[in-house]
Amino acid sequence: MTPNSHALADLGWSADFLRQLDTDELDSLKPARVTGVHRDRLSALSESGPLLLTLPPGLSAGDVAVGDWVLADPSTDRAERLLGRKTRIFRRATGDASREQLIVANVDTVFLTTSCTEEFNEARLERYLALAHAGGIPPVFVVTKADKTDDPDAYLDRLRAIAPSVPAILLNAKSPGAVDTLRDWCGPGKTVAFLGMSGVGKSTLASALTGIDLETGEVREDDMKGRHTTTAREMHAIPGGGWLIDTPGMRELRLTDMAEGIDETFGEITEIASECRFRDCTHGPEPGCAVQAAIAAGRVDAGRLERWKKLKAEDAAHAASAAEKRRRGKAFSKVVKQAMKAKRPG
Ligand SMILES: Nc1nc2c(ncn2[C@@H]2O[C@H](COP(=O)(O)OP(=O)(O)OP(=O)(O)O)[C@@H](O)[C@H]2O)c(=O)[nH]1
Ligand SMILES: [Zn+2]
Repeated sequence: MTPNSHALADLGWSADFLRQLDTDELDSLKPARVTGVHRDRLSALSESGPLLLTLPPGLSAGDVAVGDWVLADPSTDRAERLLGRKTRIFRRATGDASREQLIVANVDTVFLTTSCTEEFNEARLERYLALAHAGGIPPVFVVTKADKTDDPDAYLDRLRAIAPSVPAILLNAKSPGAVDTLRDWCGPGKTVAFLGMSGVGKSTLASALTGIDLETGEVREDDMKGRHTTTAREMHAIPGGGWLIDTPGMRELRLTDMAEGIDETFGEITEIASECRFRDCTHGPEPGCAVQAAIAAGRVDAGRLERWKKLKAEDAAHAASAAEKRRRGKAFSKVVKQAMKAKRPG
């Protein structure tokens, strides 16, 4: 056993992945968790230690994310197959809203991180929630800088108003032991990630959790020969078990990247809206609007309705532009085909 060897379950392997394998694969291939995606290679961890693999046939680097599971052929160091994901974080690909750009895979809990400062913003947190819901990842709110306000509970109240069933942890990221409250979601085989604006304390918490200075990105581990090897640069082991994924992609996620997950994030409004008299109710001045009635009765927050409408409109605009692009693409390929036909002799 080298310090880099991990039992499969500790790496996050579970029945969800095992049941994707057929018997031949069980005998000949080795499951490995992707810890880094390079131009034409994948860094991965298997039961027997780190691997450097070529990409699965037919896939490019953009199709694989840190956290993914692949089946590797140990004799060729080739990733033969990418396994289906449990969860993922993705955004709309720039320039083509219909395509998903994968950021990370198989995260078990995402810590939506905000702070008891001006940075706290319901609209932004709702977008983060939508992103988590869209990718199937249970969210947990982490509210830092509790030491910077006289009334930290006010921030918890505001979170309860937007997502009453999402756990919320209030802490001072700089106080020793603060991260212990996050350890409930960590542990052997569990993968976590932080999402939040710059400066809210993600690095402070991540460093405390892993014992690694994540700002420098330096992860050095001794291999058997006493050499230093840089491994798992974007997937960090948490002492006591589990993994923290911290990729540049996570840090660069912009709010406009979010899609889907909106109805789940605004569950109380979506539910009430089904009772509106008109199916295409805009929840404005029309008669029989159940949402407006709920607002009047104090059961729904008017600000929430406005933010929901805005996200829906944005999502619709994205979808429309994606459809338009597809249509134009089709029209263009038709022109090309016709031109080719015209050129063909006979
Ligand atoms: N007082 C106080 N300061 C904090 C707390 N959390 C973070 N800070 C400070 O806020 C600054 C930003 O913290 P980081 O951990 O670098 O924030 P980040 O979210 O990783 O930011 P990026 O690296 O830009 O994404 C640092 O100076 C921290 O020491 C907290 O709970 N209380
Ligand atoms: Zn309505």
